[in-house]
Amino acid sequence: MDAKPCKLSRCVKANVVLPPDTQHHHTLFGGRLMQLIDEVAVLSATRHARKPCVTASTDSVDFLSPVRVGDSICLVAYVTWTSRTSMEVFIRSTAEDLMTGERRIAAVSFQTLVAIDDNGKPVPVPEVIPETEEEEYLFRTAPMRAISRKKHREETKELIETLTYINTNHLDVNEQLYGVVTG
Ligand SMILES: CC(=O)SCCNC(=O)CCNC(=O)[C@H](O)C(C)(C)COP(=O)(O)OP(=O)(O)OC[C@H]1O[C@@H](n2cnc3c(N)ncnc32)[C@H](O)[C@@H]1OP(=O)(O)O
Repeated sequence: MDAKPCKLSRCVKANVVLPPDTQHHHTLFGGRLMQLIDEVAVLSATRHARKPCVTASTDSVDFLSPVRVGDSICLVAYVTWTSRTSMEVFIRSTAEDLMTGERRIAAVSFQTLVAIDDNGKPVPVPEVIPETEEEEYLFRTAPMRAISRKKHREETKELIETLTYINTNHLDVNEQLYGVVTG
């Protein structure tokens, strides 16, 4: 499978922030921005893999500045690094005051997407070839982020096992009344 340059997975998505996208502070909902991030990340990963892709994890989203109604929000995403079947996608979200042209980074995020076959089983993806300074920096630092993700995944597994054990063997009264009955 031939490696592909990051630019082949590059996706750009621009939206104007409308009132339904905002909360009572009249700024963009974090959840709405996360939806846009996920949409552009899946496009980017699919362009790279040319296979259906699913989000395995949202590794990090840092909300750096609020985005107001009437501003534009432009997301740029590309695959920065791959392992066997998973891809790290970097997404930069830039807000622009359309009246003044002032731009600021609203969020930066990393997502992990996995290419799958018709049965939902992970399938191998091509490697990436970084070309620009930014791509090379993100490519070089990706293995460290992958180690953190692996550690986080192991901690999540342990958490789930512990919670399953507690809920199976030591239900407290509230859980018996509400958690299990309603959950
Ligand atoms: C675009 C969307 O919104 S899709 C909807 C939301 N997403 C989903 O519903 C996905 C649900 N999850 C799944 O289908 C599965 O857990 C999958 C496909 C992500 C992984 O399947 P698994 O059977 O766990 O496969 P497996 O353990 O072999 O992992 C496959 C790869 O995913 C990576 N991976 C799996 N889970 C995670 C995770 N939580 N975080 C980061 N990477 C992960 C593994 O490291 C592995 O990478 P590699 O092959 O590059 O080394």
